Amino acid sequence: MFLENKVDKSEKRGWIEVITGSMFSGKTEELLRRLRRARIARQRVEIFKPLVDNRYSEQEVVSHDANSIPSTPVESSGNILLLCSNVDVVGIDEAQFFDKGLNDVCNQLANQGIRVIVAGLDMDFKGKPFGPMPDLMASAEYVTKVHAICVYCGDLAHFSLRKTASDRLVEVGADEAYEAVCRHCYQKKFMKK
Ligand SMILES: Nc1ncnc2c1ncn2[C@@H]1O[C@H](COP(=O)(O)OP(=O)(O)O)[C@@H](O)[C@H]1O
Ligand SMILES: Cc1cn([C@H]2C[C@H](O)[C@@H](COP(=O)(O)O)O2)c(=O)[nH]c1=O
Ligand SMILES: [Zn+2]
Repeated sequence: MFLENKVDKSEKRGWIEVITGSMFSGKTEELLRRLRRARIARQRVEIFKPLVDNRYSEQEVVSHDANSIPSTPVESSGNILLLCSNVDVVGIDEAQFFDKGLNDVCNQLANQGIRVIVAGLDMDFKGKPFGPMPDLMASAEYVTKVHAICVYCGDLAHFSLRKTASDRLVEVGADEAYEAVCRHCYQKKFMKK
């Protein structure tokens, strides 16, 4: 379980945390947990998500278990910088959908003394690194890799298998369009397509 750094009230020090893994692995649940704890500690929290993520809600960050928290949908990573005055903690969900500038934005925020918590998919449905996630994982002080359960064999799942015929990188969806699978089952199912 991830435990926060102690907050030093005399000197504001920032850092970057990344929560990553396949779909259904609990990234959003873990992001919500950390953000709620920050609020309990009376820290000023701002939460962002990309405009394209309208899966469960336009405005909120929502987990597959229907837990939610209000957020600000933004079109590009640059908007986040403009909306972050007077904050202690910034949370960003579905980071894989942002532009490559997100890594620079997160570093600028952390350098200003802000704790930045980013959640996103490490890989797309083809098993390739997704958007700004590899750069963020390199920059982050803390990377937490979470796992779903393979719907075929019950092992730890590491891949997001797309069930539809679409070849587009971005296809917003949930269990009607994706399933969490382990490496073994991904090889069998994806290669068969
Ligand atoms: N194959 C699966 N493995 C694990 N959890 C699953 C699976 N399918 C659905 N879930 C549900 O998804 C929840 C995690 O949701 P969420 O935090 O939104 O995941 P993520 O953001 O990583 O997609 C779990 O607590 C569980 O109830
Ligand atoms: C693998 C993959 C996923 N997506 C989309 C599908 C969902 O809308 C999000 C991931 O959400 P989650 O919170 O991690 O469950 O990403 C996509 O557009 N392209 C892909 O290859
Ligand atoms: Zn499996």
